[in-house]
Amino acid sequence: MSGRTASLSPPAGAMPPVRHPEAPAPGELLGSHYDQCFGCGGAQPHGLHLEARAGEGVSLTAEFRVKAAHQGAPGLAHGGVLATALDETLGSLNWLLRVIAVTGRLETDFVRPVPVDTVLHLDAHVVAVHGRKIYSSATGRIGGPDGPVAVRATALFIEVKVDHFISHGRDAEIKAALADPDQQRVARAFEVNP
Ligand SMILES: CCCCCCCCCCCC(=O)SCCNC(=O)CCNC(=O)[C@H](O)C(C)(C)COP(=O)(O)OP(=O)(O)OC[C@H]1O[C@@H](n2cnc3c(N)ncnc32)[C@H](O)[C@@H]1OP(=O)(O)O
Repeated sequence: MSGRTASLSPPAGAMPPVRHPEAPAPGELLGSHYDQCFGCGGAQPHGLHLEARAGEGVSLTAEFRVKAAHQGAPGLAHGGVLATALDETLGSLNWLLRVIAVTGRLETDFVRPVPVDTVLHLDAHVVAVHGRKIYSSATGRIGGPDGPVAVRATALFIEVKVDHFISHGRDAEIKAALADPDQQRVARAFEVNP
């Protein structure tokens, strides 16, 4: 981490986030960025199947039902799975900016245990943007959208180009994604970002 700040607080000079003019309207489902994604992919049998909806500004809400396959302790969600749900929710915010970004840093507070079959109600917003760095924050509640807080996270996402995935991803999946019209549509939507 030499030369890097561990802080998740935006530095002086960071700007408020700007919602992309073509971002989905508040209440609209965002959809999955990749059908095999462990967080949001509908075709991923082991995944969380998290569904996110656009909110006002650069914010969103998301829901994820904890399944038996997500246990750590008996009957309780694994902390890493909850961190994944937070990561996915925070990552989805970048769609509202029309910026492709990957998680650089994620800090999670586990406030109360989350039993299997519970719906985790997440809300997230981008706090600020500084160059390629996107600072965001999320909260997960149980028992309803206004229920008690179970998890919280703050994160730093770093903007990348589509080439990031093409250079680093395994060939088979990259080739399949490049040949998939739905995936091409997602990539094109990012490319129109001014
Ligand atoms: C088609 C649609 C698909 C859409 C696909 C969307 C996928 C979303 C998936 C869900 C989210 C995930 O799981 S993403 C998967 C998990 N994350 C990853 O795999 C990322 C792995 N890490 C990397 O590839 C790299 O480290 C990067 C890209 C993050 C940064 O490398 P880089 O591009 O060379 O940039 P670099 O110069 O190092 O850093 C740029 C600035 O960010 C800061 N910075 C970078 N990393 C960190 C860090 N960990 N902690 C603090 N600060 C950091 C630097 O200090 C610098 O600040 P300054 O000097 O400018 O101030």
